Amino acid sequence: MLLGAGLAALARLPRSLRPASLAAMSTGTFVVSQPLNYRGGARVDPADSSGTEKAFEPATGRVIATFTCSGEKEVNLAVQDAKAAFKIWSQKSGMERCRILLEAARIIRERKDEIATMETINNGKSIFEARWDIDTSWQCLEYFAGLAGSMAGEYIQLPGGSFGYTRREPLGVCVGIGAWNYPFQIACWKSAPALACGNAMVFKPSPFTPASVLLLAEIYTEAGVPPGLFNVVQGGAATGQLLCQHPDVAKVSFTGSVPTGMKIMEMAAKGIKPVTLELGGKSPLIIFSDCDLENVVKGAMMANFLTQGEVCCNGTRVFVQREILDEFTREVVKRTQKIKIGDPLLEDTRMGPLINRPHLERVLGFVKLAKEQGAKVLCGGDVHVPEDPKLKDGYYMRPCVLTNCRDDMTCVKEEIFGPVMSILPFDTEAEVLERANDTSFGLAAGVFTRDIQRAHRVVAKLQAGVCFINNYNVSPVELPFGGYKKSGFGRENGRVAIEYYSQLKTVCVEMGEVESVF
Ligand SMILES: NC(=O)c1ccc[n+]([C@@H]2O[C@H](COP(=O)([O-])OP(=O)(O)OC[C@H]3O[C@@H](n4cnc5c(N)ncnc54)[C@H](O)[C@@H]3O)[C@@H](O)[C@H]2O)c1
Ligand SMILES: C[N+](C)(C)CCCC=O
Repeated sequence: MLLGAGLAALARLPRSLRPASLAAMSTGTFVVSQPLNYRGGARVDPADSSGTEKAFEPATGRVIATFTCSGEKEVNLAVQDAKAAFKIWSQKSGMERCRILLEAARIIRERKDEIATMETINNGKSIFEARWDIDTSWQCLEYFAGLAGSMAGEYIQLPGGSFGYTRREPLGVCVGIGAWNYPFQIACWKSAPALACGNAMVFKPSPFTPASVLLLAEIYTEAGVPPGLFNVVQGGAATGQLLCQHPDVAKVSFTGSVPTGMKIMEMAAKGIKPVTLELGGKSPLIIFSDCDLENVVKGAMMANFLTQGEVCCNGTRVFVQREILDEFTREVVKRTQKIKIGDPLLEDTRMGPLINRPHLERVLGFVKLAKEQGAKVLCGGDVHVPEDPKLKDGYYMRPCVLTNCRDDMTCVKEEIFGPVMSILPFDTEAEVLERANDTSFGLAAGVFTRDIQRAHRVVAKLQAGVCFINNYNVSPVELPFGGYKKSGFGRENGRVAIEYYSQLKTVCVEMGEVESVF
């Protein structure tokens, strides 16, 4: 748990005796005071080491944790514990699993503010947004709890009274590897369907955001999962590789960049392991001139500036029909300039710091290159220094709107993963569709129009796994989420996710005599 030094003693109290004020933590005061690995139902120090990492508070640039990356021995222990727990968990009925997952969802809901606060401290996103993330986390557990009780196979009648049936069975020990932008939510979106299907999971968060997933592990234990069912190992690429290559791991579910996704797939291929890949994007947002301008401006901001723009499905290529280009641009710039940047734990902050210094430099580098290639910066794109002196070493930038963009510019082609919107004019539907699809990514896309026929016609032709009509970046857990093309495959959320965390057994039953050719 992340705690201010003065609050560490409080944290050792049983949860029922802790004051509610523990959730009211403040920026600049917290340190990680407990082990960050989780195995056998408890926090543990890893059994070996493959190096150390530091985790930062992006708001202040302070180190909040120095932790050991797990080596082969620890990864082995985590997988073996998960295997043992799998034997118990996989034998439970769907309804039994449902009850435990519902209890875990209830505890997350009850501890929402505390979890959101930790997410904000370690990731930098505003507390306002972090609470949304925690909502989509417990909702995901509730949703898959519901499905756990209703998972069933088919009965198929065959000639002569014989019949067949199918059983949906778990895979075994699944590995989850997460990115740093939605640390708690990613862990829930992977573990909820995995556990609902009867699997065990070993989860490795990004070394940038190691903290909040420990709360999830503790919550699962408190809710009643067998010890070892959900384990956490910490580390970077080396630890991730050990997990992917482990012979007792049945499946890898990965969220992260395209280059790492390729490596994960290669490793999984050697063990013939199924993978789910949730990768990057460079999604188009198409705005037709018949749209509702007020909604479209709100939608474009949602598509670009959540979590400091560090969102895989962001609609950063904003195609605007020429008739409304000036009006849209004026309004979006006006509102972007009003975004309150600063201490992410303050209630009225809407944009916090980026994840770390190298990433801030990288994003600023994209803006510099955009200018060199002919784009015009209408606002932001530079470092922001908050007035509060304790934030002076944080990683803040002002959100940026670019015009004069062309499709061949780097800012339009590559995933920036920061608060940078590129505006691109267009004239016709056919033209914009061709340009929108001219990318190797295919995670998401958005269309704003009042013409419902056009909306559905355009969406049908968009090469993207998640399409929004007249909104953007909403994420109901009932809807599947995942990409086309290099943005990956497999789906999280929605009923279909069950298929990615289970396997189908066919049973053929003979009711007559065996007919043999021998
Ligand atoms: N599609 C989605 O749902 C989704 C969601 C969030 C983020 N993302 C993408 O994630 C990227 C940003 O996240 P990131 O910088 O953490 O990505 P990343 O690929 O650098 O790292 C992701 C995870 O993989 C681990 N890792 C790195 N190398 C590895 C290896 N060789 N073997 C095994 N594990 C390894 C990292 O430690 C981390 O936990 C962006 O491209 C973003 O679009 C996608
Ligand atoms: C919750 N969102 C905004 C849909 C983001 C999902 C994860 C992408 O990075």
